Amino acid sequence: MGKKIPVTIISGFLGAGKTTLIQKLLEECFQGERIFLLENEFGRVGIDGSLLSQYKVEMREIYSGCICCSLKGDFTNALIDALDKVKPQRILIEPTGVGKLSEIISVLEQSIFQDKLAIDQIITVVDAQKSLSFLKNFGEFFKDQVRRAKTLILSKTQKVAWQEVQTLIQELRILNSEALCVTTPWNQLTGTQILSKGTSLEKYLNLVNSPVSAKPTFRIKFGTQHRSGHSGVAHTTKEAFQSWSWESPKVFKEAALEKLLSRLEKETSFGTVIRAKGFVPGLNGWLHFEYVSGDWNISTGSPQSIGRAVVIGQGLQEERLKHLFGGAVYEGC
Ligand SMILES: Nc1nc2c(ncn2[C@@H]2O[C@H](COP(=O)(O)OP(=O)(O)OP(=O)(O)O)[C@@H](O)[C@H]2O)c(=O)[nH]1
Repeated sequence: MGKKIPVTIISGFLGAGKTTLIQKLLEECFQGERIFLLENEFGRVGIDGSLLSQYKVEMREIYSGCICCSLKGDFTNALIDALDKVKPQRILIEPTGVGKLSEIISVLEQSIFQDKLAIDQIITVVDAQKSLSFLKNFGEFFKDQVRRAKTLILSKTQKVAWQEVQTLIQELRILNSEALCVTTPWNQLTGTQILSKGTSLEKYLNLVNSPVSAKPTFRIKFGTQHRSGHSGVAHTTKEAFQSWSWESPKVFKEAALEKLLSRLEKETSFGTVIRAKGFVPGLNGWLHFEYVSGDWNISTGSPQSIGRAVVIGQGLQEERLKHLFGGAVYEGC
């Protein structure tokens, strides 16, 4: 029997910072290893794949429609295929933000992988800025991701007051009292330190690892939508997310893209937009935008074959979004 291939799962809710963390790990760790990266996008157009394509990894993107119905088969087949063709020395998995970590773990625990794969690290990236609100409103996915993690890595801690981080940690500890919890801004850590599983890390990091027994200070409220059997919809019994994907050669002035993103933030007529990301051609090169629940930024992007975007949220108004982005040649879930 050969050595089992280590698998690292990097989960986290929409926009938490999974792709950013993977970029850091690929830059700083795994030198000389043959890596297979399995990306699960919720939507029909791949944005993360473009961001990660500059790294020396074998990558496969799964565009999951309905997560709870199709994920298991797609993931299983992608892993079997990679074991056969890529023969990786390490596997990294980035599930979609509206994926359940427990479902990914159950895929890896199937008997067909028993002698081949070993789960090495289960990380959940937690957005320090948005997670208290995500926990209240989208608890079903979020809580599952936190409960099953071995390491909770808080992102964006530099953007919030320490008291807010402390409150978040107390809520996380109610869900998972065992996981290592990292609050240090990532630029102060190396990728190897982040992947380290315990004591060596604790020596010099700002870790919060003591269980908290307090009760939650607020009630968890779930949404009520349920749409089923529809591509582009992730559903459980209580929560529903939709994705709207868009492709177009339309050229944007940066100011027009700024206006578009600020309308997503300020207007409610597009539905509840939680996440949007994409690449569009600008007047002087490509623009890359990221939108997470009201916060957005635009940066220089690498050239793409065509402009594309994905919008994720609840109750999305597709006609309104189509009108907002304009000039769509392909759009739909
Ligand atoms: N300031 C700051 N920004 C961050 C940090 N981590 C991620 N971001 C930003 O948050 C946005 C979303 O980050 P991603 O890495 O794409 O998040 P993701 O979890 O892969 O998002 P999904 O595509 O929804 O799965 C980007 O604009 C990142 O630059 C962090 O630690 N600090």
